[in-house]
Amino acid sequence: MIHCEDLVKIFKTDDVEVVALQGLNLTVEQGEMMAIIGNSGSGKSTLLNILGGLDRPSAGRAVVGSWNLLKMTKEQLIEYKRKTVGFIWQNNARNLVPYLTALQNVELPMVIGGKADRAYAKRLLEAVGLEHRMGSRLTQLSGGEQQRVAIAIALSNRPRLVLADEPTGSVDSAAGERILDIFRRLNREMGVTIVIVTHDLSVADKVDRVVAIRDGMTSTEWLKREDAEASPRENGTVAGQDGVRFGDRHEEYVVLDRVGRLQIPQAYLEAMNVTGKAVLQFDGRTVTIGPPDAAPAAGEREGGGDDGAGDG
Ligand SMILES: Nc1ncnc2c1ncn2[C@@H]1O[C@H](COP(=O)(O)OP(=O)(O)OP(=O)(O)O)[C@@H](O)[C@H]1O
Repeated sequence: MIHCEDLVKIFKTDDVEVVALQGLNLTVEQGEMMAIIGNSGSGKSTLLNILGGLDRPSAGRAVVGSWNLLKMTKEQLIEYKRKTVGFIWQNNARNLVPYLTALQNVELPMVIGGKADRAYAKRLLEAVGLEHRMGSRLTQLSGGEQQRVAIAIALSNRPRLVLADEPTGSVDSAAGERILDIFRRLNREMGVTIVIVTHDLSVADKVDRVVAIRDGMTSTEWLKREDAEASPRENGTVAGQDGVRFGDRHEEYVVLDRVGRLQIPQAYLEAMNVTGKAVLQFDGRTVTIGPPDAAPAAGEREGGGDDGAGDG
């Protein structure tokens, strides 16, 4: 569904250039529900805005379905945003018209797209648990309820991909959990691919996969274990590669790019006292990275073919 390769985004202001994405690789399968985490400024929103057609990449490859996001014309971009992708923000005021009812809000994008379908709008509001609030104006709804209207709106044009930027950021944890459960149901029942950008580590339990972005590149990935439902629940705790660990319910992987490059966490480099150069040793199965003084002296080497075993 989504394929990003060596994706670069550079923001240029008068005299500064900010490299927000520096060769990011990411593949998301059709029907997957996944989350992207990362520190502030790591490039999460930049990526989401590119995938949503709100911003253009500077270089690389970004394909969503049959759309090439680097080569689309303005007209194609409008069609892409209308038909393929739905967007949910933390601040749902961007999606909603306060003086319209919940139902009218969900119908609005359909009307704009030329295909009003009241029955489908009602079905969506039922799906997000708002069947009893369809006639309420937005100002009469709580933050969590408004966010659920925003989810229904994002689905109103039957997109194949939904992008959510901090969808649980402005609601309490019970409402947040409910929103994630709704995502999961829509994902399972409608087959919508869902990508969630978040700081909320509890999201990990609700998605198939979590990918961390560090300095504009994907660095670490956690896959939910198949038997996760059976093991005890743990929230994200500080540890692991990106300062995050999800306990026994997830397998953690470092992400390698197409040519074998990977990111080593700064904390590991500092602990090893490695700056510019490191020593790489390969025992036939495992690669070990260490400080230059860990290199075996020439005489100690035993003809093992570790030289040139890829770059780190
Ligand atoms: N329009 C812009 N002009 C210039 N720089 C920008 C622009 N948008 C983002 N940036 C810069 O790009 C980098 C990545 O920003 P981005 O908003 O994608 O990070 P983020 O991971 O979403 O952060 P947060 O979690 O705080 O929302 C930051 O250094 C940011 O200052």
